[in-house]
Amino acid sequence: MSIQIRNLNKRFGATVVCDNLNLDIPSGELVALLGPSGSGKTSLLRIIAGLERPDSGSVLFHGADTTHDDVRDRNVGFVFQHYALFAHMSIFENVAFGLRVRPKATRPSEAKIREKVMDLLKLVQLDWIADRFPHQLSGGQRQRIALARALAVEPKVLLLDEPFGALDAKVRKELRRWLRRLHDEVHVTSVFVTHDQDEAMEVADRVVVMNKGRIEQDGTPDEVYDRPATPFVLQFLGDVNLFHGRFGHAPGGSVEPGDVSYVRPHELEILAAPQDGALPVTLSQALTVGPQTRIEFKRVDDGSYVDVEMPRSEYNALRDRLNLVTGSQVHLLPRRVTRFAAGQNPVVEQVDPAALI
Ligand SMILES: Nc1ncnc2c1ncn2[C@@H]1O[C@H](COP(=O)(O)OP(=O)(O)OP(=O)(O)O)[C@@H](O)[C@H]1O
Repeated sequence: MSIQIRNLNKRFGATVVCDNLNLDIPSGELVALLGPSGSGKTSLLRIIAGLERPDSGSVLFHGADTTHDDVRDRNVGFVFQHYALFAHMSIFENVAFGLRVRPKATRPSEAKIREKVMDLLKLVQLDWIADRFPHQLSGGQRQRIALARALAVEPKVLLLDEPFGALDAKVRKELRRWLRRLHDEVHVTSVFVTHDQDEAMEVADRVVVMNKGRIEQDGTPDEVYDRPATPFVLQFLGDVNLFHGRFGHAPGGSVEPGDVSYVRPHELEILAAPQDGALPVTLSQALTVGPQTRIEFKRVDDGSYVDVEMPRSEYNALRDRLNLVTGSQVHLLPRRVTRFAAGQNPVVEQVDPAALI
């Protein structure tokens, strides 16, 4: 079931939460709505679900306008961050619930319900706890059951709102991989809301980056990361250093007022000697966390800070080779620069590695 969003507008008082949104979600895709708190992700999801009415615009399911359909007629499945399971029902009964409440005419037989529920519990790898009650499960297990329950009614669309938001970092990581594998098996068109860029990049086929009720960019994880359409997208998808004007081996042309160059910390080379396009800096501090070292440098020209990141072993070798200590002067040369010229589309400048030797 594909989803089309057309000229969708929604505001709460003075707050615009959907600002003329247009979006196409192909059938069977797993799409992440990614953005900071208050960017309108949940509102868009609730409008797709039919839990909220837009002020104008439409939501189409496979070309059919559902904007005014009741939530019960849309056949969507939900998983919310705090969508608690029914505490007084066993896990089996929680998953069976959506099938049992169907009108008699469409309700499956008891044998069919049992078969379906056990299949779903196997799918979420929790068939061994069918007889337990929700309070006997961990948070991660409860969310897997919530997902099995949502899938029981064979929804045309699955909507997930920060499904792993309440779980600790390690369980979150496990569950997002698990969700990806699950989606590869069931292929139901799924939209999930997250403010965590790693989660979006790792799980989704496509990432929709939202900001202030607008879609800043919509693309595959690689597209939004490698070719960010706006400075907002670039900054939201990871740490980045900002340089006013041009930086690096930019091909000719004059610097326009408002030109801004961005370089990610792992895209900077540390050189002992000055080189054309390199920036003189002094070493301020180096911090190692796990396998990565983050080195903070201070610019000689204006005293502002620039971050560089590299594998710990690489940094240790470089430090020994160049005798780096706090205050040492070196030069930073970008391997890759994303430049946003004032009022124009972004330009990505990839530096020829040969130029770095
Ligand atoms: N029912 C409502 N009444 C009034 N304002 C609302 C309502 N729902 C949402 N808002 C406001 O709309 C804005 C967008 O909210 P929304 O929940 O869609 O954003 P979000 O990107 O999902 O944020 P979060 O990650 O914090 O949930 C927020 O400023 C919020 O306070």
